Amino acid sequence: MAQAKIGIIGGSGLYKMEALKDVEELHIETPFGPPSDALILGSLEGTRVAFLARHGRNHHLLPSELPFRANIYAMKSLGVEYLISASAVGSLKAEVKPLDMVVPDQFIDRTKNRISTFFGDGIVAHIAFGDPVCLRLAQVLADGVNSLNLPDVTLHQGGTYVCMEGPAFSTKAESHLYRSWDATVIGMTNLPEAKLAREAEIAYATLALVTDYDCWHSDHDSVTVDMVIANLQRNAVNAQRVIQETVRRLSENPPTSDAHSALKYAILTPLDKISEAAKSKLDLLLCKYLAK
Ligand SMILES: CSC[C@H]1O[C@H](OP(=O)(O)O)[C@H](O)[C@@H]1O
Ligand SMILES: Nc1ncnc2[nH]cnc12
Repeated sequence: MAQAKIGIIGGSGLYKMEALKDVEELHIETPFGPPSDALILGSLEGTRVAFLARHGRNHHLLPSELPFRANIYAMKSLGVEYLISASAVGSLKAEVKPLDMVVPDQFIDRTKNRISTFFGDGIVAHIAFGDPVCLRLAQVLADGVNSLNLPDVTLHQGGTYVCMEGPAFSTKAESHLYRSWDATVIGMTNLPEAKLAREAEIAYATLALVTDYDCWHSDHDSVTVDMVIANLQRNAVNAQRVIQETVRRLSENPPTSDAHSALKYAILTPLDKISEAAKSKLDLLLCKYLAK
């Protein structure tokens, strides 16, 4: 039975949801190893949700070290259908200011060292990823932000998130290159997560919390961790209010999502040609198709 239909992954600065009630800590093992930390199951607005600190509660994992597959698999194993990511990002546009919020609708992949698929080892699948976030979930998130009228926060709905490898921040030449691509924000984590969520048929959207102007802006210092954390601490209270409001709206009116059937036409390997070992490793994702 589903334990939580809504999952939340908190990024840099958001290691805990203060408003969670009746909390249970779940240490989940997956075929891809352990997740970044225990999943925290709790009630928000009367709805059970699962929270995970992406880098661990003590922020001990680099973006390149994140167990993305285990994190998404663990969410799926709890029955999560909607996944909200909260992430610190640098701004690549003058009008997108530190402390603003962005709900991106596109990603550009500049990672080099990430495993961003559950498939392989005898099962081939190609999911559609033209719209890498669930636009319906993104709309609920944006409506949540707008309904709160947060002082001093401008919401930018839509925009492109560049996902870089890190951990070092970008060079100025890179930052200017991404600006020339008309990208909106930059971070190090969301793209593998979005791909794996889609493969797991979980609707995914991001609340991007702007902490800095990266290193391109002549009137602002180049990004440092101090700057990110100082601004994220200011953002964290607002982010939690937005997540709480989004959870309330989602539980009242859960949107349909194409993500929920993403594998329907994606698997190329005939199901009867998949080895038992591969099937059992991915049973959680494939069972609804294998049952036919
Ligand atoms: C601490 S600054 C860089 C770090 O912050 C962002 O993490 P997250 O997306 O988990 O909030 C960025 O992607 C980097 O991992
Ligand atoms: N400027 C930046 N580049 C990459 N990731 C970030 N996270 C927060 N700010 C960032």
